[in-house]
Amino acid sequence: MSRVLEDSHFIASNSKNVQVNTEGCHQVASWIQQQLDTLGPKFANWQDHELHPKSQDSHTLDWIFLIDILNFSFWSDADTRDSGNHPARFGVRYKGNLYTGYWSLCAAINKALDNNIPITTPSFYANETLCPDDLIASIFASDTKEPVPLLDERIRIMRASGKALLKHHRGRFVHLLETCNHSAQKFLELLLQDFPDFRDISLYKGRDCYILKRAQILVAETWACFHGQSYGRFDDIDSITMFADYRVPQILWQLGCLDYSSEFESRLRKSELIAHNDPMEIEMRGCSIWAVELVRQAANRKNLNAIMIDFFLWDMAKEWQATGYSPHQERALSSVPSIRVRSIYY
Ligand SMILES: Nc1nc2c(c(CN[C@H]3C=C[C@H](O)[C@@H]3O)cn2[C@@H]2O[C@H](COP(=O)(O)O)[C@@H](O)[C@H]2O)c(=O)[nH]1
Repeated sequence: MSRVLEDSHFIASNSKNVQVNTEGCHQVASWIQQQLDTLGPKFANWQDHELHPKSQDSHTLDWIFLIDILNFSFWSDADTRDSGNHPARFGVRYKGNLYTGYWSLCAAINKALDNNIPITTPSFYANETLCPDDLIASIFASDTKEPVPLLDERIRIMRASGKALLKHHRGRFVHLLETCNHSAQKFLELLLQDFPDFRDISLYKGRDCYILKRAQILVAETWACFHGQSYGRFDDIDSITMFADYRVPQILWQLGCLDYSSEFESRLRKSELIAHNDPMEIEMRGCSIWAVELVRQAANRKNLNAIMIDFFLWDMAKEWQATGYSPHQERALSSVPSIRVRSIYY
């Protein structure tokens, strides 16, 4: 069992305000299998998304690396009901569409590349002279009222991560990959060793619990983009868990895989700002990882790993957010927004 999975089991076994609902996980496992049978290869296919790169080369690797060092905290201060479409919410206009959330990040990077700014090149974004702060600020310029959240942190992380790639891996993500010998766990070890901003670890009841959301999604997007071949080949890919962001835990609760204490639920209903490493936040993240593991075990299906389940649930959560659909009305997203923690980790 991977360190993340062990720690998620520890959290789930000690959790007070979030409970994994085993029956709910079994029901979701059957539902996901029906979806897999219906959708087939379309199921959670990474490349299907219009903003995801289609070419399978080292430039796409640089794109994925940059996306996943910045893949955090897009929720809107103004959008307290988590509708996803609040007019003020930070958004990036690209090719006629206004993109928000995770997609605003992809749109901003793609727009910069279209304007011949080599923003995915580590030696460029590591360099304050070649790539000044105000150039990065212009790349993340908002087309709505709200600015991009945590811009200063994003700039800091780009400099630090770019410099770390130059120092330890000859300036390219592809060289980091070549060092890990097709092992996802070795890859995670290298990331934690050389890139401090991936150290998504929370102290819970005296134990350092590894959550590693962005480090694991970096493995997963590389694997998904290359269909598990070439740069995307990881012989232990099934050891990667669900990614504890603020979107998938929400749909897991909606689907009945998680149950919240009335105290935690009322904090969410009030759109309360919650501090990173609040015990309830750690319990929500750890129980989400463990719940997806139970779904995976119950489905017990070849080629259905936690990554595929996560991607599918994330896309489904975005669809339900847009349409306002909820399987159980009392658990509609509009009534219980996603957790509001400002963090560079998710
Ligand atoms: N667990 C999990 N978290 C994910 C993703 C993705 C995007 N994945 C794409 C790639 C393949 C999939 O098929 C998706 O199309 C973003 N996030 C996280 O969500 C948050 C943004 O939410 P919102 O503000 O509503 O856009 C933020 O923490 C971000 O880091 C995922 O897949 N899983």
